This record gives sequence, C-alpha cells and structure tokens, in this order.
Amino acid sequence: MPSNASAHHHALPPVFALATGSGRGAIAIMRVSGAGSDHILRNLAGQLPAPRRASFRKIWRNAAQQEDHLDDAVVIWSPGPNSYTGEDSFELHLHAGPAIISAVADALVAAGARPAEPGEFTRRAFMHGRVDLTEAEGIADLIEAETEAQRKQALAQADGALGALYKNWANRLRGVLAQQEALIDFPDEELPPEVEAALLGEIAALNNEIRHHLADGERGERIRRGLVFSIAGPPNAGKSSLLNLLAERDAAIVSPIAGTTRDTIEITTILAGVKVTFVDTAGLRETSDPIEAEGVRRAMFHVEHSDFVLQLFPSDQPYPEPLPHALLVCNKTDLAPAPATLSLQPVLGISLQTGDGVPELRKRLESEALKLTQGSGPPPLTRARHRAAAEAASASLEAALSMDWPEMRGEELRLAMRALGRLTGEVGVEDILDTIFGQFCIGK
Ligand SMILES: Nc1nc2c(c(=O)[nH]1)N(C=O)[C@@H](CNc1ccc(C(=O)N[C@@H](CCC(=O)O)C(=O)O)cc1)CN2
Ligand SMILES: Nc1nc2c(ncn2[C@@H]2O[C@H](COP(=O)(O)OP(=O)(O)OP(=O)(O)O)[C@@H](O)[C@H]2O)c(=O)[nH]1
Ligand SMILES: [Mg+2]
Repeated sequence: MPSNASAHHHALPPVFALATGSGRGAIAIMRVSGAGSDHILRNLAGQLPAPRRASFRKIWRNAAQQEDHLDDAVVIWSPGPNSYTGEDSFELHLHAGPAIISAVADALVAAGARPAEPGEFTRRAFMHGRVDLTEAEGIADLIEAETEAQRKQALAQADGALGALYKNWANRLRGVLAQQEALIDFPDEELPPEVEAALLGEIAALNNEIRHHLADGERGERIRRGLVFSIAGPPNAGKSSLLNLLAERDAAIVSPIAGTTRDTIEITTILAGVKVTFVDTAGLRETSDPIEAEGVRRAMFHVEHSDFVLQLFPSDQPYPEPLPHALLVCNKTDLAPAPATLSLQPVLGISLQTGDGVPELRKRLESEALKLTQGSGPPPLTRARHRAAAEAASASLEAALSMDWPEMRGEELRLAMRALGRLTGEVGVEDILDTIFGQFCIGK
C-alpha cells in the first residue's frame, strides 16, 4: 500500500479519550494510544501487564511511589503494531464515576498525553495502514447505524468489502497502464494490433463495471441516510391520522376541519429494517390563504423530491387526479366503498377508524422500502464522495477510449487511477481527512 502509509515511520504523540459514553454507567473505558503509551501505563499501573490480556490493576497517579490511589481497574496493554490504531496503546476499564474519570484524565495529562480529537484513533489506524478510507467510513457508519439495513451495510464496508472492490479496479488499471507504457515504446510498424485491442477491451470492461456500480439506484446512500416517504392528498383525507398511526404517537394535529395541517411534519420509523422518514403535508387544494398556499407549495416540493409518494384521499369526497408514481390509497372505507381503480391505477382501500386494510398498507410500504434498498452483487457505494470519485474515474476511462493516440491515453488513465486511489485513500486525500474524521465521535 503506497502513500496512506506515509506516516508509518512517524511516531505520533500519545492521546487519550473515553471510549464509552459520558453518562454514569458500570464501567468506563479510557483508551490511550501513541508513542510513550508504555511509559504512561507504567506511571499509572506499575509493571506492564501481558499484552492483549485483561489484567486487574490498582491505578495510581504515581504508581512507583504508590501516590494517589485513583481506582481499581481492568487494564489491557496492546503494543503496536497489533492494536486497533497500530500504535502502542492501552485501555483502562474503570468504575464509571465522573470523579474517577476526571482524576484519571488529569493523571494522563500529567504523564504526557493529550485529549484525542474526534475520530483520531481511527485516523491513526488509517495513517498506519490498518484500515483504508472506506473501512474507516464504515466504522463511523457502524456507530451511527440505527437499523438492521444500516448495520449490515456499515459492517460489510468496515470489513473491507467496498475497499476490496475499489482496490481490484485500481490493480487492473495499474496493469492496463503498464501495458500502455509498453505500447508507447513499440515502434509504429511493429505495433501488434491484437495487443492494443485487448488493452482497449480491458479499459471498456472496467468502465462498464464502474458504470454498473454507479447505476445502483442509490440504494447504499438510501440505506445510509434513510428513505423519505411523503403522504399527500386533498384536505381531510386522514393524512395526519395515518402519520400518527405510523409514528405510534400524536405527532400531528388531527381535526375534522379541512386545512388543519399547514406545515410539513416529519417522523422517522423503521420499516422492514430500513430507516424511513414519513412526511405529512398540507392538504392539496386551491386556496387564497397565503399561509395555507405556502403549505401546499411545500407539499408539492415533497411530492417531487421524496423516494415514494403515498396519495391518500377520502372515499366520501370527489376523487382527485392521481399524482405521478404515487401509491393510491382511499381512506374512510367505513363511510363509502373505495374504488377499485382511479384512472386505471389500482387503489388500496383502508379505514383508519376501523383499522380495515391497514395491515395490507403496512405490508405494501415495507415492500416498497425493501424494493428501494435491496440489490444483489457487489456492495453499493454509500456516500456522495464515492459517487463523485467513481464518476471521475469513469469519465477519464471514457476519454481514454475515445483517443486514437496511445500517448494521449496514458494521461487519462493516470487521472482514472488517481480517482480510484482517492476512494480508498491511497492518494490525494489530505484535504478531506479533517472532514471525514471530524464527523466521528470523540473516542473513536
Ligand atoms: N475493549 C475493546 N472492545 C472493542 C474495541 C476496542 O478497541 N476495545 N474495538 C475498537 O474499535 C472494536 C473491535 N475492533 C478491534 C479491531 C482491532 C483490534 C486489535 O487490537 N487488533 C490487533 C490484535 C488482534 C488479535 O489480538 O488477534 C491486530 O489486528 O493486530 C481490536 C479491536 C469493538 N470492541
Ligand atoms: N370516518 C372516518 N374518519 C376518519 C378516518 N380517518 C380519519 N378520519 C377523520 O377525518 C378527519 C380528518 O383527518 P386528518 O388526519 O386531520 O386529515 P388530513 O388529511 O390530515 O387533513 P388536512 O390536514 O386538513 O389536510 C378527522 O376528523 C379524522 O378523525 C376514517 O377512516 N374514517
Ligand atoms: Mg393533516
């Protein structure tokens, strides 16, 4: 691995952070990593325990003099490079009292460590080549994961699935580049045409794989950030009643007065293991009330920008025009029967009052959530950063394919190589590291 191991030989100063939450609990884990961790651990706990084993130790401000007994703790000593960061590091499993934590933090500072920046442990793991950039992002996503789909996707990425895909492309491109160089050195008259054809074939195949990866329906990004389902339709349809049912709480005001909801109201739920945000909107109608009109404008914005639209209308009023791509749901079947279709499209009948049809609607929403996020084949990309770099790589490969002169192809291939290298963090990423690791929580 070339240059993300650039800091390999620089020993970084010791940093510490609480790895567990700051609230009161049974145990608090203080992590320390960096050059001199051995010295700090000796200061606090005496003789170094056996590596990577849990050992019981008294913790002191100054263990040599048995000065200031701070706590009784479990200690794990992990000398580099076989540690999470790749550096000498240790963990103190303390009693989780706030006075203990602050006394131990003071002792660590006195022994020469400083508090870690957000994401600094994982950033060091990256700098020492223990994880690539996609794996580090996967670790951050793993901590943020609130749903099964997010957890599985983040774990696969943290374990290197996405990075392996990108490294495979980079390796193949490296091979193409090497052949390309050889081709340039060939005298024109001896240029074997089948060699050049094979080379172009490999570039095209690589580009096709990248295009296929990009055309994933954004499912990885959708799983990560969650889907947005909006509920739209005429006033008094029961949109807010449906939102409350999905939220399992009184999130929105429900009333028999048409035009009750004016603002958009969002609630987040988990459907079939997928994070879904439902947006309740103002009833769609012509209105002279400027506030309600703004509500209708916002409703239309959500209709256009959400992943899925549920169009709800009441059975006892004139039927609306179907919105494009919407799931048509007719409510209040306790008052009048639902039509089987509207403008030739199927309609689902429900009554939020009696519960009729609600389980079927729930199943339908779950299957939509799955349809929008499931896929097969290699792992999907999960961030705009991945999309931008893969797009750049593909654009360069396409430019290379369109060039007649091998000499000019080389430059585009090198640009594609750089774009792929940025994905795993092998090249040109200094400028984005602060952004990526700054989003981690402290202690990770
Ligand atoms: N107590 C504790 N639990 C934890 C972590 C930790 O740092 N400490 N982790 C932190 O995120 C996660 C687990 N990830 C880890 C990844 C690598 C290594 C590590 O030390 N690897 C070495 C040694 C492996 C071995 O002993 O077999 C290596 O790979 O060389 C530890 C934890 C979750 N649980
Ligand atoms: N009979 C009957 N009444 C219902 C049903 N669902 C909701 N309602 C009633 O219909 C009225 C309107 O419900 P809301 O949920 O406020 O309707 P809305 O679509 O949010 O209305 P706006 O916010 O004005 O656009 C309320 O009085 C509800 O109690 C149903 O299935 N049957
Ligand atoms: Mg409403």
